Amino acid sequence: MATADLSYRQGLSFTPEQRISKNLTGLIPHVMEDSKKQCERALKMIRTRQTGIDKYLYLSTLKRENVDLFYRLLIDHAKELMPLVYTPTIGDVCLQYSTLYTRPEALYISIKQRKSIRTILRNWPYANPEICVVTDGSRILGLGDLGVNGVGIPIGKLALYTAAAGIRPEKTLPIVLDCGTANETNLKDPLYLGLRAKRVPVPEQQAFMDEFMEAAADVYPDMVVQFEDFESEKAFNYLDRYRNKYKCFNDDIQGTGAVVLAGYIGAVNLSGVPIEEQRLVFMGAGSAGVGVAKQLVEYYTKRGLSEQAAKDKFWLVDTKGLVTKDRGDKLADHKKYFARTDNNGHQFRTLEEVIEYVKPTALVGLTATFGVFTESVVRALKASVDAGGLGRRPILFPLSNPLSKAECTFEQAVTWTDGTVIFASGSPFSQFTVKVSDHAVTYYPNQGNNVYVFPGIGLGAILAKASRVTDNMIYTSAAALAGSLNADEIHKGLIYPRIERVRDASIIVAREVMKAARRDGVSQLAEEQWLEWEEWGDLALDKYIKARIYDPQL
Ligand SMILES: NC(=O)C1=CN([C@@H]2O[C@H](COP(=O)(O)OP(=O)(O)OC[C@H]3O[C@@H](n4cnc5c(N)ncnc54)[C@H](OP(=O)(O)O)[C@@H]3O)[C@@H](O)[C@H]2O)C=CC1
Ligand SMILES: CC(=O)C(=O)O
Ligand SMILES: [Mg+2]
Repeated sequence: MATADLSYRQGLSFTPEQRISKNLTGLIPHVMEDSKKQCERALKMIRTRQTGIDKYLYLSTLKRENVDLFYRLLIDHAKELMPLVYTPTIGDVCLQYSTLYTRPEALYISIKQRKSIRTILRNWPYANPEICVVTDGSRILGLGDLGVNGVGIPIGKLALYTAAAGIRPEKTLPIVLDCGTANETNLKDPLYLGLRAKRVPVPEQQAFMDEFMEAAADVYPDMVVQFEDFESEKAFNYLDRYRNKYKCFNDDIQGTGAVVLAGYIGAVNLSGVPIEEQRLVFMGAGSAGVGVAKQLVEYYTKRGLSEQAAKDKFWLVDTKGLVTKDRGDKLADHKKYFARTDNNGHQFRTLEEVIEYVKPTALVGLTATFGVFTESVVRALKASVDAGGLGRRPILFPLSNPLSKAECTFEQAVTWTDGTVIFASGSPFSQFTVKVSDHAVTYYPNQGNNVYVFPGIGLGAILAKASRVTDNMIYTSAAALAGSLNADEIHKGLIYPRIERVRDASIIVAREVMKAARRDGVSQLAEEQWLEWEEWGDLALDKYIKARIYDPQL
């Protein structure tokens, strides 16, 4: 099982006295090293591995053998290492999981074991998990249905709960629910680790999910559950079905909604286009696209717009073109809210046609399709923004993961907009430097990924002892993130904090989420505690949070 021998977690930093008292003399090399030196060795190892997968495998072993060193490294070198334990590398890990598997790191619960869910949950070797990320593998990043091989996502997301929000590693619980898979490659792979069967019909998956949620709340009543990478129809259905019954939220709908709202607030400030004049085209109308658009509608309504006026700012596009009421196909339930009625019977099939019709100021990509923001699309976006006046800047968010699914690259976005773009992508791109006559201009991308909010939402819900995760808690996470940039980040024209500061941002998000839980009456913390914080203010609450989070010392 995932039980590293915790007696080794100090690596080479044990004092001579500890070595004697723990009977470690001779079991570890004689040298005594501080964490800096041990991190240096690990970094050298990582940097000399050739492929992302090799680096991931080394890190994964380190996590098991010396969990404190692993998290020290991940926290202190987030920019370099997060892409290895999360997107984009984790996408490759999931694709190859059948061959990469060496040991269990999660709970694997198949629909055939539905009578034993409670026993399986109790088999988890660490007591009282506080946060669970669960997937059924049906839509892993933009890679489709990977079945149990999608387990890399809960594992990766939970590593970020620890690195970015300080939830203790042994309090995290990754789970994959195996209902079969539609993935033919996996079904034909003799090494595939899941049920070798087609995904069971949706009603059976739902019944299994009902049983899982009931069992999880029964066995671990204090645990917050994050739904991750469920195919869109199920994602919306499960969120609706369980949000008022259990402490849970959906990261792809709500977390992504919050993170993009935060980035949008910053982007509008930089764009030179007043918020009232913004017109947004969304390419992609799945759980992420609709989730984000709804979160932005809420923002507009909170600023005083009617719901209809707010909704009218959004044009959603899917594989059939602009989503309209009279398109002639049966719209999935989650698309109906945004279906346009002002198209006068005309159907717009391509993104170029939609841009020509809408004249957008912002273009958001959540399609899981590489390259759909072509040069002509991006130039058309820029032209429509330029037409509004000098100095205006287009907002372009190709948010799909991993990098192989990004709607365009950062370099393309900069080049096709003559450097005016305000850019955020789901997976990280490198900064881009252009030589202009005798000097160089460097452009900085943003990573618009829900990693900036889900750790803080989970931490806030846990520390507030929230009985539910409310809409206000999610909305507040966005506002808190938008306000978390420091002077240097603002000066650089960024719209998110640098990824190295994700932990600072998570504490701010968690604090505001806690306060929102209290305002919504779902915090079960003692009233005296809240009154004390009210008296002493945010600093006192921050101190409370910081005292409770894991910060590995070697
Ligand atoms: N940056 C971040 O933090 C996050 C990023 N994501 C990413 O968002 C992506 C989408 O996720 P999700 O919404 O759950 O996925 P879905 O598969 O549910 O939705 C994809 C949507 O894109 C549309 N689409 C696909 N290809 C095209 C195309 N060529 N032209 C127009 N529309 C197209 C689909 O149309 P149709 O409905 O007709 O099939 C569908 O509406 C994934 O890559 C995921 O990694 C998700 C969450 C967070
Ligand atoms: C980031 C994320 O949650 C996704 O791509 O699905
Ligand atoms: Mg996801």
